[in-house]
Amino acid sequence: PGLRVDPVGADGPSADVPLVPGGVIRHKHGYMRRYFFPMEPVPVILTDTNLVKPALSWNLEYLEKNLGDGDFSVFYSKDHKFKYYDQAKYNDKVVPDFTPPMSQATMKFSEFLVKFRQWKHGQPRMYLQHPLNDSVGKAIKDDFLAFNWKWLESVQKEHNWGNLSSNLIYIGMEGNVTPVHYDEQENFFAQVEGFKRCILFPPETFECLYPYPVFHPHDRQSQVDFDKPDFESFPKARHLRGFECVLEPGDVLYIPKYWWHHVESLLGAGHTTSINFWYKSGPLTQVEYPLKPQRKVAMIRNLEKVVTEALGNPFEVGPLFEALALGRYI
Ligand SMILES: CC[C@@H](CC(=O)C(=O)O)C(=O)O
Ligand SMILES: [Zn+2]
Repeated sequence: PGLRVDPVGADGPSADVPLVPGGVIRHKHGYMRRYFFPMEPVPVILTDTNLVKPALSWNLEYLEKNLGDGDFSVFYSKDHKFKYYDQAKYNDKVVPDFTPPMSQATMKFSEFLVKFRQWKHGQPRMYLQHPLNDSVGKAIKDDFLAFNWKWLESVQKEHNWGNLSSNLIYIGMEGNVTPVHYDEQENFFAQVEGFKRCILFPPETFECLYPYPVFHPHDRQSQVDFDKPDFESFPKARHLRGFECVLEPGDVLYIPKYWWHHVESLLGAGHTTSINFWYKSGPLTQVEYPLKPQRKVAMIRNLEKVVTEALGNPFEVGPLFEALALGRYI
């Protein structure tokens, strides 16, 4: 009951696909969760950059041997969603009913691996997410130095990006989901092991994805739950249309700054390992008209910050904008 699986192909659903409320769609490498909106293929996946070619040998055994003795940040979630929240914005006066949707622990990689391998259905899911830093062993350092930095630096220069701010390594369980959100940095997302589905929406989808207020711990995250959409509260979510792809080891996806993205590790396809490359944007060029959607999102964010600051109370922001706009601009 509740499991709707498209028995694509003679073999149909494999018994090991856990109960997925919304149903799943068969993919050649596993299963993808079914959502309510139409999608078309992401037009470009970079398959020949060799960006992280040395990391294609980073299976869990190699990582255990070579990642070193540093501490790693591991997130736990009671369901399949790992919805990011900013601990620094977590203020019980401002958002009294906020409950962090996931917990975080710090542990050595070997400890993570034991827990990761012992995991049973029904236990909190795990997702290791940590910056690659100089605590890693020599072999990882050598691999890292052998990434295709020449190509990356040529792109960075051509597009006048700022500095590389961080590389995070992500090791997730099959079926893990990072709900739809945007980041304020340019991102080259490299798939190392396993299969990850990425669903992208352009920045102007802001109106259909209803991000939380900037002061909220879930700033930059959408309020629309793809598993249980609330069309009463978020009616424009009905107009969502996504671009999707399934990344294979060696693939690189460019996720432009302010582009919304939902990321999931395919069900029935084993764990996933990814590395991202976040770049700060370059110096602001003079403003071009008509304004690009990214510029409008940046403007909305600045307005929210200024008005929230000036009012001293985030709950007065809505009424103020209503007074400003209703009957006058709308
Ligand atoms: C945890 C982050 C997410 C990727 C992502 O959101 C990014 O690289 O910006 C993923 O791989 O699940
Ligand atoms: Zn992201």
